[in-house]
Amino acid sequence: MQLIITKNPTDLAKTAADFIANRIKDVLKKQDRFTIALSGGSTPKALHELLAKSPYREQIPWAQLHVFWGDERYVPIDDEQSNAGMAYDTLLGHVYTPEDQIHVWRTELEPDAAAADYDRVLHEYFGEGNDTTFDLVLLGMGDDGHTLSLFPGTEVVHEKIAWTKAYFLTQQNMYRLTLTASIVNRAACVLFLVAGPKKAEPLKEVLEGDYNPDKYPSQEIKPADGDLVWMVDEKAAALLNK
Ligand SMILES: O=C1O[C@H](COP(=O)(O)O)[C@@H](O)[C@H](O)[C@H]1O
Repeated sequence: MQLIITKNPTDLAKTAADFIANRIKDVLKKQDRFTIALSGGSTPKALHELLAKSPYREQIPWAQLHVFWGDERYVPIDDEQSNAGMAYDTLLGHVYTPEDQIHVWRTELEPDAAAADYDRVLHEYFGEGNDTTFDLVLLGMGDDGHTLSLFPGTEVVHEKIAWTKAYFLTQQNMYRLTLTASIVNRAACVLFLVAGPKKAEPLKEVLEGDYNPDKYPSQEIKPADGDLVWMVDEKAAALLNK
């Protein structure tokens, strides 16, 4: 595991943008497509806005990207809570990635059908027996230690077989659609982006506390053969034994 601490959220976005641009460049020397899973919430917005601008807008071969999402809120894409909607507003609406290479969770279907549909798309895309999945998964971490839509105290945290799940998240009174640790841990690289003082306590527990994924689901993310990078700002890192 690599821990990178940046001064503030602006530096975090810049460091992450450079990391992603370099990773895409390196991977595309060996293959002709780059598969990324985006995260939602508030933290990636600054990163997206940076990637949509010069020099990243010109440097990154956007037409070779294939885009998925790690999780989604069960709302229409034009709802302000939609993770895909946020990514279109801040990034995908400003770069040229062909629409048929962008795979949104189909929230117009019933929740279980939407999860089954995403599972089918992922299995068709990666093919059976392919041990490595995404080239890069971007993740965030909530104030409660959740990542993806793996929330504390939910069964989905322990899912070891299925790649996708839909379930009703009582504390938010909404359905969530999520990839599971089972597929994310097959990625070639997982990059967590974490910023702000509210993340300091859960970050300390996730990285330095006892193993307790029911309380801190982010602990379940440990790529089997891939790289795991935690990129955090100083406020989030404040309690760590650095
Ligand atoms: O609900 C969600 O929250 C997490 C963390 O979001 P942040 O606002 O604290 O950055 C996010 O990673 C996830 O994709 C999203 O659905």
